[in-house]
Amino acid sequence: KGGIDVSKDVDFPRWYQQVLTRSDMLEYYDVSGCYIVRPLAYFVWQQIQEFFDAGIRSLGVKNCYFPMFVSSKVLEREKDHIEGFAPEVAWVTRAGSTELAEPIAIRPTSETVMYPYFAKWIRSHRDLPLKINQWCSVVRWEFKNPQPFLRTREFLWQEGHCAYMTEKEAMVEVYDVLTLYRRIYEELLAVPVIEGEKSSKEKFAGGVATTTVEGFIAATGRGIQGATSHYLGQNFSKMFNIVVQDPEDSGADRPKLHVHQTSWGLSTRTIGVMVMTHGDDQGLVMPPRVAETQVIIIPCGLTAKHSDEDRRAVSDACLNVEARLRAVGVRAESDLRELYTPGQKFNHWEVRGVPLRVEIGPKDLEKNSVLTARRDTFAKAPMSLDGLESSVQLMLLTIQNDMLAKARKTFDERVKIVLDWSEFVPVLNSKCLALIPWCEREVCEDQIKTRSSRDSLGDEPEDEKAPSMGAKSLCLPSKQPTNPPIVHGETKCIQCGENAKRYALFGRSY
Ligand SMILES: O=C1CCCN[C@@H]1CCCn1cnc2cc(F)c(F)cc2c1=O
Ligand SMILES: [Mg+2]
Repeated sequence: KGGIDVSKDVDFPRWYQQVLTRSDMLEYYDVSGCYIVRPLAYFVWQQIQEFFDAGIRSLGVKNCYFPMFVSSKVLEREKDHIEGFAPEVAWVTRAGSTELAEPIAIRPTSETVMYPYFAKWIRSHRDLPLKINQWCSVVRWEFKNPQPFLRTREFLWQEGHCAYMTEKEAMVEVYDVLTLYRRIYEELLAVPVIEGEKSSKEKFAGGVATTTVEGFIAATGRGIQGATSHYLGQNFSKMFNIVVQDPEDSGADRPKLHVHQTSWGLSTRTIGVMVMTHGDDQGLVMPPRVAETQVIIIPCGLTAKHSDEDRRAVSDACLNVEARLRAVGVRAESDLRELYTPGQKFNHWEVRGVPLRVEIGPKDLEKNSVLTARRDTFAKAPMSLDGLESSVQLMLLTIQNDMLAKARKTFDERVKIVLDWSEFVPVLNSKCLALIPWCEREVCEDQIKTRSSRDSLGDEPEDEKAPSMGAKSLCLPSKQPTNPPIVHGETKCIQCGENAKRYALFGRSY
């Protein structure tokens, strides 16, 4: 298979499928909504795991593992937590030809699996704080059209679940984890995100407050939820009776205090966002931090007139450069395959997104230099073999920073402050997000969704399976615009005219 034969801005869904399959990141599978995560993509997930595990370890969180099966009586323990989600729950009803007495659910998330045991393990304030995380897969039988990595029926994620004595401690952790999520996107995946809070309509119904990092897919102009960190308050501890005796009160029948909880999750959706953000018409573009192969070394400039010792000299030089780079921790590979021309090798590694190519030929050896080619900008530059290690390391760092800067510039350009409703849908139609002075009322959010959908589609009904044309609130950004400022009591919500509280980021989304 060659490169990509469809342009990213001509047929984005087909482009995305080709990039993923022709870069060997992913393989389609015969169960709808399920995909095979191949080694190149799994390497990215492992880099994310290593970074996040180190981050949560420093927060005192420990990894563990709970069963994937949830009994129906436990899963349905709390109606309002599960009600809207029931259609997504997958059930095991028989083993072989034997019907199960009670159907068993496959976890869509693990609150109801874990929290009965939190109640058992947490008796005294000395058992607090309890901070655990698990890396696992979850199953949600979504009906919307599946999208590799972005919306799949099974996905890999981590889910953290913590219990504290006080709201204050819990809230500190909610934001500490949100920072780790932002750093995963920005420092590993070179993807800019906007931190903020979810609206009452968009937050996790079982919690008190949801914080989020929101991404942006420029190709479609849609926002995408990147990861979430919730403050659950005492909702679940009241539901599951997770209580401790008040340490301040030494009385006999000391009052029971419900613990304050958090939960937070990030999934393999991260990989899809990275591919969509950086990919181009030659294929995948990998940020060096998560690239399995950071540097590919290719022998060039050898023609029929060159002798065997010329060839050997070039091959040895490639292997020597590879060894020097590996010695300083750069993930370098030489491609000495005989049956492929340099051009075919260039395509092979370009579609796989290798950040930096090093070309070595007889002329280069004479000049004690090599030729480098960046995958992100295609810029070519000679590089001396003297001090090669630090030059390559600097080049990889520059690529990483430039990829983030370029994506952030695009994101910033596509966020428009909208102060009049008449501009709202035109801004969406120009593949942008709208930052609007907003009242934060749920009924107003419903109206915005309805009006923006109708203004986009006329009166024809929406296709339930396709991404909606209506706008939803993505978040209330932590960084609020100051120009123009929102003057409380004066600035009005652009949709309903009520007093605006904060700027809210609205847009079509995944
Ligand atoms: O978002 C997170 C972070 C990790 C731990 N869980 C929270 C809330 C998950 C919200 N959620 C999300 N999706 C669900 C799908 C279901 F089928 C279902 F039964 C329940 C849920 C559900 O509770
Ligand atoms: Mg969902």
